[in-house]
Amino acid sequence: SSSSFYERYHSLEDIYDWINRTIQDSPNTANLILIGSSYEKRPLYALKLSLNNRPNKKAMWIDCGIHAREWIAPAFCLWFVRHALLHYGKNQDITNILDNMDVYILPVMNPDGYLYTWTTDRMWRKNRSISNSSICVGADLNRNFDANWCTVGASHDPCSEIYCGEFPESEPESQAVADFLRSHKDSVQLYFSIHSYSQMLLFPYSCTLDEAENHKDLLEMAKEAVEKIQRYYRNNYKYGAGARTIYLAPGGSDDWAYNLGIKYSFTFELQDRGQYGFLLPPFRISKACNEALTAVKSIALRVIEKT
Ligand SMILES: NCCCCC[C@@H](C[SeH])C(=O)O
Ligand SMILES: [Zn+2]
Ligand SMILES: [Zn+2]
Repeated sequence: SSSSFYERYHSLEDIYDWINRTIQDSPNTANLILIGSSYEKRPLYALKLSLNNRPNKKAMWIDCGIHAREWIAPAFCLWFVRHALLHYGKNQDITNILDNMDVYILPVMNPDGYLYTWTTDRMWRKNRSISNSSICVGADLNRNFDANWCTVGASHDPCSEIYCGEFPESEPESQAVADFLRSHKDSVQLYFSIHSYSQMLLFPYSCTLDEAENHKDLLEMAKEAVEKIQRYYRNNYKYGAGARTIYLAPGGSDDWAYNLGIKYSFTFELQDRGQYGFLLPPFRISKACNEALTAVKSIALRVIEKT
């Protein structure tokens, strides 16, 4: 049954096949967007979910798989798409969201790295770009965006797990996402970057200890989302501005999107808190994804109310 498909992790090839099946099964509502290609020239496919043709609708963006080893993230992107297409018109919350917002979803932002975790090193985090100055491979795509680039919390060392790249947007994957968001910044008003693990809902800033201008708003929205996860799933998530809640992390996609003007910007660290870590077993996928879905819907509904 389809639920078993969504309660398993899938290879890069299977995810590409799933993307093609999804747009074939829902031609009017799911559209394929090629936003660029990876360092090793794999396609960066995003799906656009548009459930009605109401003119100049706003939109939300969800990227998964920026960090290769965080397999629960792509699993969530697939889970979200299936929930949206299956429950639109039935579940009130997702119907309300999709009536008001289009959704851009990038299931695997770092396909080269994701494949590498399936074939070679399960614990790989970065992309697979070759630097001309080192034998070490890969940049941390979540330190490669132009937001206080390569300050405290990132490294200029190509061998570091938090290597910021040669310059901001030096990596094709982060450049593709930045280009897309720049050209859609008037419609995209909500940004999510999905990661694991540690069960946290984070918002700007992570690149400085300064507070975002709508900090109170973001805090309130994150608090409400985390309370819903607690109420429905009895699971605890931390929440707050990234710099104080997890660590200083400059060059992040969420801070950059926020500074672009996407004032509702979140990074989600999904399950768990360290028992399995990045190796979250398949039997935990459904609860992890339902918890994340609850939070994403809660925040999206609030954004619709406020705008
Ligand atoms: N944009 C930085 C948000 C906070 C850090 C998130 C984690 C996810 Se693994 C990181 O990129 O180190
Ligand atoms: Zn991550
Ligand atoms: Zn993480």
